[in-house]
Amino acid sequence: MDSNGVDEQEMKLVQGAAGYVLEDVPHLSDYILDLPTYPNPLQSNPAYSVVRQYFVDEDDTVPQKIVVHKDSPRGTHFRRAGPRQKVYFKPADVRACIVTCGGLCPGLNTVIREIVCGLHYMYGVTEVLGVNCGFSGFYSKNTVTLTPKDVSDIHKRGGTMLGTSRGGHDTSKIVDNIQDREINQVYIIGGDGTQKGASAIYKEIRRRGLKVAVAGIPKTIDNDIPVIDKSFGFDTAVEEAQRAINAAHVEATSVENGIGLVKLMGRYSGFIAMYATLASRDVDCCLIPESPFYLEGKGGLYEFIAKRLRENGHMVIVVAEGAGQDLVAESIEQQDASGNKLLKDVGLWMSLKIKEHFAKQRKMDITLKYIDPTYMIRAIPANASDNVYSTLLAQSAVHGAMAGYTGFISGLVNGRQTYIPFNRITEKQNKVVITDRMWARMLSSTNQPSFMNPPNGTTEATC
Ligand SMILES: Nc1ncnc2c1ncn2[C@@H]1O[C@H](COP(=O)(O)OP(=O)(O)OP(=O)(O)O)[C@@H](O)[C@H]1O
Ligand SMILES: O=P(O)(O)OC[C@H]1O[C@](O)(CO)[C@@H](O)[C@@H]1O
Ligand SMILES: [Mg+2]
Repeated sequence: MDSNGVDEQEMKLVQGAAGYVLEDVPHLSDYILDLPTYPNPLQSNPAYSVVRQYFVDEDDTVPQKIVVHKDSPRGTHFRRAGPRQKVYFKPADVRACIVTCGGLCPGLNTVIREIVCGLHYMYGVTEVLGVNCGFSGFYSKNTVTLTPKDVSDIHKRGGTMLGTSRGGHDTSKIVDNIQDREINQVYIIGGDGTQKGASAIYKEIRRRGLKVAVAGIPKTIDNDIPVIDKSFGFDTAVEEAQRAINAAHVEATSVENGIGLVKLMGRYSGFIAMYATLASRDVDCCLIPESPFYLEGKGGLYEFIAKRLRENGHMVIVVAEGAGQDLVAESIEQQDASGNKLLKDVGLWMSLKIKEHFAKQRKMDITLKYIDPTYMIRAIPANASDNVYSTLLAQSAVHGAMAGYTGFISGLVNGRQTYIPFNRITEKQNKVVITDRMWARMLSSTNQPSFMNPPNGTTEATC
């Protein structure tokens, strides 16, 4: 550990001129000496051998910050993903496994498919195992064999063909199992919690000195993983959310003083709500965990609803599930199996409060329809662009593991495929920054109140 309590094993920094820093990912050769290398089989693959400069140069890196000033330091860079001239595994010796953990997300099956097909068709690897039902499946379930034929059309289905779970991460039992099954490449698909688990597995594997590459593929429809441009499945979820918003709009416009209220996923981050609102243009108010709001008094939600209804005769409100949690009165805080806070139903609560408020006021008769498409936006197959994105992430992970990298996730940074060390994506969550331009664009599209000045005594929701 260094003086900041950061595990040095996780920090592989390379400094260069003009403030250049490479936050590199670990490599099997960092802790196993004299590993043999082999020519990359892609050299003789007809599909790839025609591509000029198909192999990624060892020195290629991708900057995290692309907007720079004349004299500003070049800053953090990540290793560029892609196939290397040399690989650290003989294809016939590879025994890979894939596991999916956490909540569902469009594209999970595509990632599974493309890891299997990438290993098989690009590298000639034939032994790929599927671990059923998340981390606990390593020690409590039998594995399944995955061939290109088994996965050929799974990308057309939502969910994960392997099953998933929360909780049940037991590092030693998992690594014992990896050792017992002679697995030497582990592909772990999941969100922030999963990648913390993946990092623990990598560290234990390294402690035991095993030649096992651990690669993470970040997944979460909430888009709450930092550093990467966005997570796969996010676009599909935003697109599906449009259907709920459209329905809310149709319901609201078909009656006098109609209100359509839609609750969307987003536990700590309101990206889905914000992008769905921006895409739709039918939304009058978007509430997210990062932006506190209040109901009563001047500048509050009730006042705004009354104003919009007087102006337009209808309105649509989108609320992210993690918004306003402090307002929803309930004393017992509960957690799921992974230790994530279980949220109170802010949508249901808001619909009751709004109805109650206008009934009490007796100035305006409203009709409110509450639509909760929560699971519908994540239990669907990926759209075309998420399918392509998931494919590239999976292929990059395969190239990285074959090249001997380990303890990394494959992620898109400024439009380029990269390898990012686990600690960079698990140390904090990505959130909507309400002082950034995107939130300002959203506010200017809805013209909603900023909720910046709650009257004294008003409860403000903070998250
Ligand atoms: N700090 C941690 N250390 C080790 N394992 C963890 C940690 N946090 C979570 N996990 C494990 O990771 C798995 C998934 O975690 P979690 O349920 O939080 O979902 P997630 O990966 O964050 O995905 P989602 O975006 O759906 O929340 C669980 O099996 C859990 O036990
Ligand atoms: O799958 P569960 O346990 O119902 O959890 C739902 C949570 O998972 C997510 O879909 C992803 O983290 C959140 O948006 C949501 O709060
Ligand atoms: Mg999570």
